[in-house]
Amino acid sequence: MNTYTVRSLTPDELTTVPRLVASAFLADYAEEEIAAKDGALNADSTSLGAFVGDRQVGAVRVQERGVRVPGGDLVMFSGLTSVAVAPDYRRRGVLTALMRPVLARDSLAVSALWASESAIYGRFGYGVATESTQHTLPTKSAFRPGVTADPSAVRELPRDKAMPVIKTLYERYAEKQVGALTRIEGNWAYHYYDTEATRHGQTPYRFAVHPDGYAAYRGKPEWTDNGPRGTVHVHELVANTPEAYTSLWRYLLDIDLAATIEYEGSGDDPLVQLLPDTRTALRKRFHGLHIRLTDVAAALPLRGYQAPVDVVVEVVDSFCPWNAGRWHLVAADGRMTVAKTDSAADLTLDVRDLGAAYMGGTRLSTLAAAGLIAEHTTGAVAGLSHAMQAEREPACREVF
Ligand SMILES: CC(=O)SCCNC(=O)CCNC(=O)[C@H](O)C(C)(C)COP(=O)(O)OP(=O)(O)OC[C@H]1O[C@@H](n2cnc3c(N)ncnc32)[C@H](O)[C@@H]1OP(=O)(O)O
Repeated sequence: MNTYTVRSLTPDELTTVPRLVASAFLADYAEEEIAAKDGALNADSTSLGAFVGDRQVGAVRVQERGVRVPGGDLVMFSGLTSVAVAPDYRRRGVLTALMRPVLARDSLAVSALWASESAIYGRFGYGVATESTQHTLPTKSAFRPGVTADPSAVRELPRDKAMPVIKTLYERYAEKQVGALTRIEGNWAYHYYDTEATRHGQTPYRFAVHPDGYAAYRGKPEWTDNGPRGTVHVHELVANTPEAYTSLWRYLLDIDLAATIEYEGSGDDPLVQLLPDTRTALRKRFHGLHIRLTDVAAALPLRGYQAPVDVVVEVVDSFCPWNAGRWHLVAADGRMTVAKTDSAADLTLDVRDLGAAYMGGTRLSTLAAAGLIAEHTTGAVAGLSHAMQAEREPACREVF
């Protein structure tokens, strides 16, 4: 059994993290990209290393960020990134050793991450809380009758002119959109990091801006015997009104010399609803933000609830044992109180499944249908599942 010293990294040691990350991720990052990633971590971020003697064999970086939750509040969470273990120390408990202080009792009540592989984090109590949908569809598709759009309200702006405008538009969006993250300057720089190496033969980002939304996209020209068959790859589309949404899509669908649009939207992105034949858009769903309730009693009251509920839940949590046990959850007027109880449980679930349901996208009923939640009182799962659901699926479109 290996034991590791886990501690905060000194500024000198921080400079070695990118090498560790590159070796773990089978990658070779440019200095510039490393600097962009570093810049996304604000002054409050922490970086932990796992050591064997002097050798650093693992790292994790934790940045505090905010996410909009059901009910409209902003919840601050610990965002994990750059999790890396030296290839010659994999599967020897390094990540487990790093996760102990990261998920300590006194940390923020909610932790979140984007996983390289979903299979890694369930054991640490993370559930898949948002999903994204990859769309591939032909350009020039007409809209179904009744959809109005005004693409003449869309203007292409150069990056320097577009950035301040889209930041303001995004702030408006993130005020309301469940799943949207707060962004500091460094997050913007990283999300829009744009060099030859990251373009894969596509153009730099282009910015189509509407008074109430924007689309950032790249183009990839292709010439065939049958004529132009280019691709438009939409990096981010933000719309604060239905008119902005339809107008931006009309604009993107009509771009000349392109045959295909690729776009990763939210789980229930309304794009296909615009089309007369929804099958023309092929859709694939992928996992998104993973959520872990580090402190169940503190985390559940931070969000809103769409229906009243009064239920005793037995939580199973082997990694953060202070969460384990029976909790009396009472939601009324949109808010929830949580108290420890000795009463019999109405249902039993793993903490990862509460994390999955936290953003209102994943239904507890779906998890129960997979046999993952034990119901002891008929209707208890349906009641809590309904109360936790959000009006729409959460949309988290920024990988950090
Ligand atoms: C938020 C992010 O940054 S996501 C990025 C994560 N990093 C990467 O994918 C880079 C490449 N991989 C790595 O650096 C490492 O292999 C890590 C971080 C994924 C895992 O680190 P390790 O030190 O090997 O994990 P550790 O030994 O603590 O494993 C703990 C348990 O998780 C399991 N596990 C670890 N990695 C995986 C995986 N990729 N898939 C499935 N199970 C896994 C182990 O089998 C072990 O299970 P057990 O307790 O039943 O024996």
